[in-house]
Amino acid sequence: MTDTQNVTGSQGKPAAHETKSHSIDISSMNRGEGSSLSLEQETTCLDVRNMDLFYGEKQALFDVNMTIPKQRVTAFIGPSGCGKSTLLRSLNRMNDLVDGCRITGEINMEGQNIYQKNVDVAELRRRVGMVFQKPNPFPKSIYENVAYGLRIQGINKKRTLDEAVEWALRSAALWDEVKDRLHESALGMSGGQQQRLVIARTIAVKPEVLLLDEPASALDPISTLKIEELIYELKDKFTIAIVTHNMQQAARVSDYTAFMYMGNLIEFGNTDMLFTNPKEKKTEDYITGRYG
Ligand SMILES: Nc1ncnc2c1ncn2[C@@H]1O[C@H](COP(=O)(O)OP(=O)(O)OP(=O)(O)O)[C@@H](O)[C@H]1O
Repeated sequence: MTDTQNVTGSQGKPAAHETKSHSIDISSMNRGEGSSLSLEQETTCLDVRNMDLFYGEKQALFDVNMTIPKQRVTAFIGPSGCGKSTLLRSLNRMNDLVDGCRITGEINMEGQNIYQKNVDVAELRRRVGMVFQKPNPFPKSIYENVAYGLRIQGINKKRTLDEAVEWALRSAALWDEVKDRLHESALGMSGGQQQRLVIARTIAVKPEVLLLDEPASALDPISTLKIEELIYELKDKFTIAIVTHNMQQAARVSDYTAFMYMGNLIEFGNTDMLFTNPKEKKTEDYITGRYG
């Protein structure tokens, strides 16, 4: 049986909760191993060590330490502005694109600090793909959207592309809906289909990690459900980190949850445990809706 990992240095404190007035119903979750999962038994995919992040003078992340376990879903939750997206974007150096953004500390992937000077950032972003809140298909056909990353890699052989496009669309649970209109514009698809297409485009280049920044927040409830089901399917093949405003969604889709507050990682651990037995008062206050 695992416990949540207290990341604020107050291990040994009694659990923050005394009452059980939590607003998150986890009874309907069906995530397989559930509360039996333990970080200590996982293989580490990304290892964040002593990370501070500054936007100019303003510090947005404070001494973050956490491991993202391989082939699991890790959710980042917390109130608006707490640094969820900032932390997610630092996992594939997306923040390099922000003027004045500076990071200290390390993020290690397979033993290499991704912030080392000699790292090929384009290759890093292939290995650690990202999907944003608003679906952003290219104004191209469905097929060409998915083939895009492969063509950039110099792959142009029709048969190879056909196979890769079909694999990616099947993996993104979209093949049956689009197989007869692969050469039509992606812009004619519904929002939910567009988001699954963007996921197909991202996984077509076989990344190891998928970063999802509120991937369903612009979608209707049915499309949201499809994305959640897809996340569940994809974790067999990829390590997934997801930012979500929606605690129910975090509880439904993730194996591990990180709760952030004002740039600090307050608590990180097994999702069931964090939602039912949070160690930190701040976590309990957030999940019971006292702020946020
Ligand atoms: N490009 C930027 N330049 C300057 N400050 C930024 C930038 N992006 C984010 N910030 C600041 O960093 C802090 C963390 O922002 P971030 O977007 O990571 O939070 P978040 O938890 O993802 O918020 P939300 O849930 O509202 O998306 C905030 O104070 C925000 O104003």
